[in-house]
Amino acid sequence: MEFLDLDPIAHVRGTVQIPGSKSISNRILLLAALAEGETLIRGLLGSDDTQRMLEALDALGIACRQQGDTRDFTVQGGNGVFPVKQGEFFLGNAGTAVRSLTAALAMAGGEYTLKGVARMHERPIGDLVDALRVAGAKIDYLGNEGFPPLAIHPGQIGAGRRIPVKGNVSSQFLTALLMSLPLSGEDVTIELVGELISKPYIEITLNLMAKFGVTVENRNWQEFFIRGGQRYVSPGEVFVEGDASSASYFLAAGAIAAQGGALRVEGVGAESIQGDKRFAETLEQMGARVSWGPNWIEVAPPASGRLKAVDVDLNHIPDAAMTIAVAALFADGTTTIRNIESWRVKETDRLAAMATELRKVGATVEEGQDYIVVTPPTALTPNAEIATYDDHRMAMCFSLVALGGVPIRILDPNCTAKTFPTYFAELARIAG
Ligand SMILES: O=C(O)C1=C[C@@H](OP(=O)(O)O)[C@@H](O)[C@H](O)C1
Ligand SMILES: C=C(OP(=O)(O)O)C(=O)O
Repeated sequence: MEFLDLDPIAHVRGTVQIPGSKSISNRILLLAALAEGETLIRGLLGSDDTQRMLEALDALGIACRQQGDTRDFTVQGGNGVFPVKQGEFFLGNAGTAVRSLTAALAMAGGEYTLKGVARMHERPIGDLVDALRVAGAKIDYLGNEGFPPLAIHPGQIGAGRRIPVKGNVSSQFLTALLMSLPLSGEDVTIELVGELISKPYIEITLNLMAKFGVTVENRNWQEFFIRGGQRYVSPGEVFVEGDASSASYFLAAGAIAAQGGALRVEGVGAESIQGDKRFAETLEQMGARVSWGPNWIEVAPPASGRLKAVDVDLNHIPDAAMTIAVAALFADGTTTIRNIESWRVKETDRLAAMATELRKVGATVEEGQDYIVVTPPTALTPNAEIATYDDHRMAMCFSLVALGGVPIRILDPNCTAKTFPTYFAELARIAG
C-alpha cells in the first residue's frame, strides 16, 4: 500500500488557488450537453469524478474538447438529445455522475448500463429509480435491488405528472430529477416526500439550471414546479468557481496554524453559490478570525490561540463537516457534530471511518447513528497510520493532524484524485 509521511507542520502561510468545484463542474457538463449550442466552460475541475462524466458524455456522442492544456473545455450541446443510443458507462465513485446520468439517460430513449466501483454498488439509488419509474422510466437493477449497476431502457416519460421523491438519503436524487425532467417538455411537479438533506446543493442545481435558461418554482422546499416548454440553451461561456469543500482543509489549517496574518483561499468567497462556503461560519463559531471577499476567504487562528469546541448541526454542509471533526482535535473541550447520517452512504461509512481514525491519534470518540462526538487528547499520538478507505476526504482531513506537531502517515494518499489530485502538493506549498 502506498503511503505519504507528513512531517509536523509548524505554520501555514500564503494563498491557495482552489481548483474548480466538483458539484458545479459535473452539473455544468451535463447541462451543456443537454443544451442547444456550444458552451465554453472555464476552469473545469480536473479529477476522477469530472473525468468519468467527460468520458460518459463523449461516449454518448457529445463532443467535449479541452482547449490546449488549460482547464477550459467546449461542449457541443445535443439540444436534449444524446446521439448515441446504447452504451455501458463506468462512473467510478462519482455520485454526481451516476445519479444525474441515471435520470438523463432514463429520458434518452436508448439502452444503457451504468456501473461504478464496488463501493458505488453499495451507495443507494432506489429513491431516484422509484421516482423515475413513476415518471414512466424503465430501469432494472443488475445487482442488488436499490443499488447500481443499472440497466436503463427506453421509457415513456409522461406529461403533467406529479413525481414524488424522497430526499432524506441524498439530495442528488432531487438534483437529478430537476436537471432532467425539463426534457419532457411538459409541466412537471416534483413533490418532496419527508425531509430533504444537504439543501444547499439544490440551490446550486437551480442556480445553474437558470444559467442555462430553465427556471424552477421552488414552493417552500415541498414542491418544485417546472413549467413545460422550457429547454436548455447555452449561455455561451460559464465559469466554474473553486470548490468550497476542497477549500475547507486550507481554511481549517488557517484557523489552526496561520502565521503572519491569515491564510487565504481564492476561488471561493461571499459570492459563491456553494453551501460549503458556510464552513467558514462554523470555524468562526470555533473562534477563528474570518474575513470574506467576493472571491476569497481568509482565516486566522482565534486571538486566544486555541479553537473552541462547538455543538453543531451540519446537515447543510455534509462534506466540509468532516473537516470540523478533525479540527475538533485542536479545540478546547468536546465537539459534537449532528444530523450527518448521510456520511454512512458516501465514499465509505464516514461515521465509522472517522471514529476509528480519530481514535488512532488519541481522541475519545462517540459514534452515533447520525452524530459524532470528539474529545481531543491532551497530546496527539505521533506516527499514527491513517487508513483512508478510498475516501479522498479522509486523506485530506487527516493531513491536518500534522499541524498538531506530530508526524502522521496517510495511507493511499492518491485517493484525493476523486476531487483534488494536487492536494498534497498545495499543502506542502503553504507549510512553513
Ligand atoms: O449534489 C452534489 O453535488 C453533492 C451533494 C452532496 O451529497 P448528498 O446530497 O448525497 O448529501 C455532497 O455530499 C456531494 O459531495 C455532492
Ligand atoms: C460525497 C461525495 O461525493 P459524491 O459526489 O460521490 O457523492 C464527496 O465528494 O464527499
